[in-house]
Amino acid sequence: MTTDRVTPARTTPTRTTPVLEIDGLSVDFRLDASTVHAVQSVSLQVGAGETLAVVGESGSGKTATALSVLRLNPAPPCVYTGGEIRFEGRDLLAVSEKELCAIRGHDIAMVFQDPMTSLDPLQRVGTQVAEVLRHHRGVSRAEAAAAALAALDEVGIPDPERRYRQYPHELSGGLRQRVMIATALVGRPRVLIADEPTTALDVTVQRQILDLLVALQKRHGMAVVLITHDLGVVAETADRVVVMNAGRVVESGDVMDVFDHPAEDYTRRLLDATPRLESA
Ligand SMILES: Nc1ncnc2c1ncn2[C@@H]1O[C@H](COP(=O)(O)OP(=O)(O)OP(=O)(O)O)[C@@H](O)[C@H]1O
Repeated sequence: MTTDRVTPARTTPTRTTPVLEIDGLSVDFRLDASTVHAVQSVSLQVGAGETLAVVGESGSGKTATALSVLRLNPAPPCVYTGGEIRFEGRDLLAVSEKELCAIRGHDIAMVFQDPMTSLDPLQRVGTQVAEVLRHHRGVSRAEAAAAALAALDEVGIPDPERRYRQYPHELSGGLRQRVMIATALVGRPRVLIADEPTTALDVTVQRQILDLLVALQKRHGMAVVLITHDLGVVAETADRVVVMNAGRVVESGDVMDVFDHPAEDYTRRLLDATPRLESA
C-alpha cells in the first residue's frame, strides 16, 4: 500500500558552523527575446559534516544555484545580479578567476548527473583523478598517481590498478560515477556539491552510490549540498532541506520537520507525489 507521506529515516544532527553560505543570490539568463530570472534572492548555508538537500520541480533553479557557487553558469547568457556566496570569508562571486580556479576541485568539488560529460573520453580514468592533484596541489607525478589509485580504491572500484589504465567508455555507468566521485574527493574538498548524482543510474547502483557518498562524507566530514528530485533520497541522507520553486526558496529546515509538517502547499504537493518510504 502506498500513501503520500514520506517518513524520514533518521534524526537531524545539530547544525554546525556554516562552511558555505549563499546569501540573497539572484541569477538571470539574458536571452535574445526574454530574461529568465532563474534564481531569486536565494539564501542557504551548509556546515561541515552536514548534508543539505535542495529539492524542487524541474526548472526551479536548483542547478543554476549550485553552478553559481563556482561561477560555472555559462556567461553569456548568465548574469549574477545579486547576493553573495561566502566561503572561508571570501565572496566567490567577487574573487578573481585565478582565485576561483584554485578553489574549484580543491576546496569545493562538484559531481554531476552524467559522468560521461564530465570525464575526458580520451584520457585514462586514473590519469584524470591524478590530474586534480597535479593541478591543485603541485605534487609529483608519482605521488599523484599513488593518491589517485588510493582514491579509486576508496570509492569501491574493484581492481583499481587495472581500472586506472582504462578509458571512461570501458567502465559501466556506476563505475564512471565512482570515478567522478574519486576525482571530486581526491583533493579533499571541504564542500561537495552533488547535482542529481544518481539519476542516470539504475536503481541498485543508485543505492550503492548514495551509500558511498554518505560513507565518504562521514569519513571526511565534508559539507555536502545534494540536489535531487528524489525526496526519498533526501529523507534517508540529508540533515536539512531547502525547497525551491520558480527560482525562490519556499521553505527550508530540518528534513524531519519539513517533511512531517510542511508549511507550504508546494512542499506538500512535492511530498504527495512521492511514494511512501519505509523507515529504516
Ligand atoms: N544556460 C541557460 N540558458 C538559459 N536558461 C537557462 C540556462 N540554464 C538554466 N536556465 C533556465 O533557468 C531556470 C532554472 O534552471 P535550472 O537548471 O537551475 O533548474 P533545475 O531546478 O536544476 O531543474 P532540473 O531539475 O530539471 O535540473 C529554468 O527556467 C531554465 O530553463
